Amino acid sequence: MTKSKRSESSQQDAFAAHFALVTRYGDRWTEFLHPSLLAKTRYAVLYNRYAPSIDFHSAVGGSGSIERVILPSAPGDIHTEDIQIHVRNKNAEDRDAPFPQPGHASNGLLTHWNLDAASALAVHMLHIVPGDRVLDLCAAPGGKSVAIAQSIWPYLQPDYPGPPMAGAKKGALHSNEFDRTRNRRLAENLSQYLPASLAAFGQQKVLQLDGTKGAQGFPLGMGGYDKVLVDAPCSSERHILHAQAKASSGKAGAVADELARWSPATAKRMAETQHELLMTALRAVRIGGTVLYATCSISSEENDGVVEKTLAQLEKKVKKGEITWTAEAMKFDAPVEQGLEGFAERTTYGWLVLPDHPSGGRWGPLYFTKLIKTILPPR
Ligand SMILES: C[S@@+](CC[C@H](N)C(=O)[O-])C[C@H]1O[C@@H](n2cnc3c(N)ncnc32)[C@H](O)[C@@H]1O
Repeated sequence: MTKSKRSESSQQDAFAAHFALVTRYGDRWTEFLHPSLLAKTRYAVLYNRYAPSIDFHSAVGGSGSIERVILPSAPGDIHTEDIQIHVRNKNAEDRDAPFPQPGHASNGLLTHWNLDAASALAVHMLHIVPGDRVLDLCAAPGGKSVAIAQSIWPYLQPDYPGPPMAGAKKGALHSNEFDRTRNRRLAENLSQYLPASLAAFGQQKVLQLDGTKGAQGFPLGMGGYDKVLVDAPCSSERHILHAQAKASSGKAGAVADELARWSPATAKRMAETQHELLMTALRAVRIGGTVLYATCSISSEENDGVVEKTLAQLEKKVKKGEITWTAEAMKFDAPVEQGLEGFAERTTYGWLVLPDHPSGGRWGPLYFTKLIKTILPPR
């Protein structure tokens, strides 16, 4: 065995040992989780409702060939309809075949975005309503911003039944991305999915701020947002495993760099950044508003660990009299939680979608927690 092959395999052992032994997965890692993470990525398709549905159906192959994924909602909640996710029909020859690239609809906008259904589920749980002012703190390439936008301005959608809502709240979507190249891509993507009038009238903006440096730079950052999404940068273990598998199979240009760079300390470093991002989000949201914290990591340090640390930090600040507000992890209504069980498993503060879920959905990994910001009672 060459020296580099040897170090690659010891790195693989360290990775497996970490998730099987150090984290809570145990035997599940080897038997179910690791193989399911290595399996081919499964995509769903998000219909962009700013394009006519007829164009969407002709782009993805006709309404008979796909079926809606019903996202968990309380009975009677009309919000269920807002984010429309589809997968291939049960009878399709290859249920997992990737969807075609998005096409231009008759109004010039792109028809759909291919994504993991768990990403759409996380945005759905933020429960955005028409007229909300939303900050997407870590937004590139923009799939979740497009999903968020579906619920803010329904009356601008070509298939909206009825006249524009009289007196509708203006709403805002501020999508932030610190990395310059990714920021450019985000701006380009959003301009292809959302009506140009939204950017022209300043309701939809792309920002380039460091989300770890506080909320003051954001247009509504001093407690003015109704909802904030933190889809944080994370260890992306599934991505590491796929890159490594590609490199081991000798695919041209593929290198196992990402696995070589990984160590248990990666999660610790990431958790620090994630905590700062979550603090910014909580500062930016209004009292009574909600923050959804999400990662695609399987490491509890980057998931519940970050939420726990942030809640503890808030408690300290409250004790010192530095803040007059706090936050708490939210429970969903019982029927919603029941629906979530069809996709995800409960953790201490939130929910974790893993691809070995007994439903066979093969979505994720995606962790999310919803926090509500509350005012402290007067002393
Ligand atoms: C998980 S990705 C977001 C994916 C995106 N929400 C989507 O659905 O398309 C995390 C993003 O956060 C960005 N990021 C990392 N550090 C940041 C920071 N300090 N402030 C803002 N964005 C940051 C990364 O460049 C990356 O694009």
